[in-house]
Amino acid sequence: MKTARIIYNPTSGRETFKNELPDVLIQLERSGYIASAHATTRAGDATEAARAACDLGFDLIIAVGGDGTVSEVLNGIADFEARPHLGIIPMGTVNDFASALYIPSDIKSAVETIINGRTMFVDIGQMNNKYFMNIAGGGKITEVSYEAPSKLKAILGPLAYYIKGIEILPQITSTNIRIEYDENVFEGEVMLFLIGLTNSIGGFDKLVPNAKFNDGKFSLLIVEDVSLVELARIMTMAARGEHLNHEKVHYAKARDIRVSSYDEVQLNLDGEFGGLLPARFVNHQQHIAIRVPDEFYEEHMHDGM
Ligand SMILES: Nc1ncnc2c1ncn2[C@@H]1O[C@H](COP(=O)(O)OP(=O)(O)OP(=O)(O)O)[C@@H](O)[C@H]1O
Repeated sequence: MKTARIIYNPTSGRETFKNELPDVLIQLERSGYIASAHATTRAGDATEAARAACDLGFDLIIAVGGDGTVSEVLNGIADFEARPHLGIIPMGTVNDFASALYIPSDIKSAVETIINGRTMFVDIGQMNNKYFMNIAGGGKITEVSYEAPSKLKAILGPLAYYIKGIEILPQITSTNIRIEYDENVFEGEVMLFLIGLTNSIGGFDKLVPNAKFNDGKFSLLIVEDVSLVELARIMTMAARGEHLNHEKVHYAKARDIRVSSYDEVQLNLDGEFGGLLPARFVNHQQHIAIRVPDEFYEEHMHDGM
């Protein structure tokens, strides 16, 4: 008999999951799982609940919420030798990670994917002692993503980032940064750097060309010091996936990245505040077994093999 632990954030998105929970439990039980659920009570609780589920030997953990909840669950399971498989029911305001994996937004279909979908081993990143599944970054501009108040995010979704972005425009300046990536070094004034595992980031879906989910490498993007007008142009180009042609944009693949600065630079990890530089980013190849739809698996199963 297989066991599944649902870890859900009752405050996530439109706060409707609680009403659907009985049906989800029934759907899982009918498919041969002994299923139970934990409602998170505060920030950090999903990490503890995921750790407890690992200790108890659950076969499957289902994270229900937005990127924040998935990230907390990931941080709970990543250190274990024997890790449960991960399923996601996207219920958040921002579900970039689930979108990147083509996980359906409808609850029933998401559960169906968890039960009958494929299992794919995907890479995750570690920054110092924290794990991330989607994106890490730094530079004044990335600070907007956690400054956008959640009310605003709930109403406007990803658009909230840009609105908030406009407000903080005057604060966007460059920072001097040193980035060692594998055997290479970049040093200079940058507007931002991003270290990505997928291509679905903050509403952009073409930020990283052909993101591979299991090749053991990060996509590193660096935007050098440019004027705000030029930065806006780069963002417009990024929406079309053409930003890599810009002479101030650098792109590379790397497994191990060290970033430092003489300035105080805040880091953003999967959309949340992630501490300050210096930091080391290590890619853990195919570390997490995750349930994905057939079409995602077919498209990506040859990657990194
Ligand atoms: N019971 C709770 N009350 C308040 N916050 C919680 C609770 N449970 C979890 N959280 C926190 O809510 C954060 C955001 O959750 P999540 O990403 O699932 O939803 P969201 O709707 O996309 O988020 P956001 O509030 O950022 O829009 C989580 O990172 C977690 O720390």
